[in-house]
Amino acid sequence: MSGAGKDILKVAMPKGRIYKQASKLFREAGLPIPSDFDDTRKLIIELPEAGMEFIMAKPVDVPTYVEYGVADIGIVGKDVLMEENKDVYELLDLGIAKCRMSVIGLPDWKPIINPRVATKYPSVASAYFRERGQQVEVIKLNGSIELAPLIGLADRIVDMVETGQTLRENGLVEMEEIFGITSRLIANRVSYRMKNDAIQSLCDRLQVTIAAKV
Ligand SMILES: Nc1ncnc2c1ncn2[C@@H]1O[C@H](COP(=O)(O)OP(=O)(O)OP(=O)(O)O)[C@@H](O)[C@H]1O
Ligand SMILES: O=P(O)(O)OC[C@H]1O[C@H](OP(=O)(O)OP(=O)(O)O)[C@H](O)[C@@H]1O
Repeated sequence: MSGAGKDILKVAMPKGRIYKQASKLFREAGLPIPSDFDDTRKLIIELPEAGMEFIMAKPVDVPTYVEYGVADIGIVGKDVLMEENKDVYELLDLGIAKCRMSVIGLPDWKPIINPRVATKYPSVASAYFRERGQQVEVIKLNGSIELAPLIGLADRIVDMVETGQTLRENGLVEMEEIFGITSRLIANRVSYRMKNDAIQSLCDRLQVTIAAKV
């Protein structure tokens, strides 16, 4: 399926952490997202004056909406992009919602055979250990990942670190950074061709705004 509706650009916008920073960036780029949208429970927000429509999505679902073309473009963390591995174009590093994906454990952790690794990112974690020739058992969790080594569910975890506060407060240490994370602008492959002018013009405005910050 391709991005429907020739004129309106449909944008999959993640709720939560990224929304705050992405809406700020869009406003700085001159795209009029009214501030009363920040607390709304509405899931589809039309901005006809900007020729845009925002689909308010759970962050992990953004690449799916874009791959299927129900959104022409979307904003998503590199972490989700790596994990979901969808067929989309990655257009622009927005430089927002910075954090990193790391291997984490208790300070007295010792290597064992076939350790258990808990994570929200099973695909990223499996690839990381496979590339190192280390056999591990990956356990998928959906949140509070730091609990796993504390209660004996896993020997290590693969999770996000931003300020390091969660690690400090739970007596855990970052053992290795896997990759740095920022949010990216992604596009549906068909929409990128069919709505190239609108997408390119948005990219240009965002790029200028991002460059002015550096
Ligand atoms: N400290 C952080 N922890 C987790 N993600 C972060 C952090 N800082 C920035 N991010 C980025 O924000 C994105 C979305 O995080 P957010 O917590 O809003 O979504 P979520 O984990 O899917 O939440 P929920 O499951 O509650 O909807 C992540 O995919 C990541 O790219
Ligand atoms: O380094 P910090 O600034 O402490 O941030 C990292 C923490 O934030 C995220 O959890 P989140 O708040 O999304 O909650 P969750 O455990 O429910 O996923 C992430 O999974 C870490 O636990």
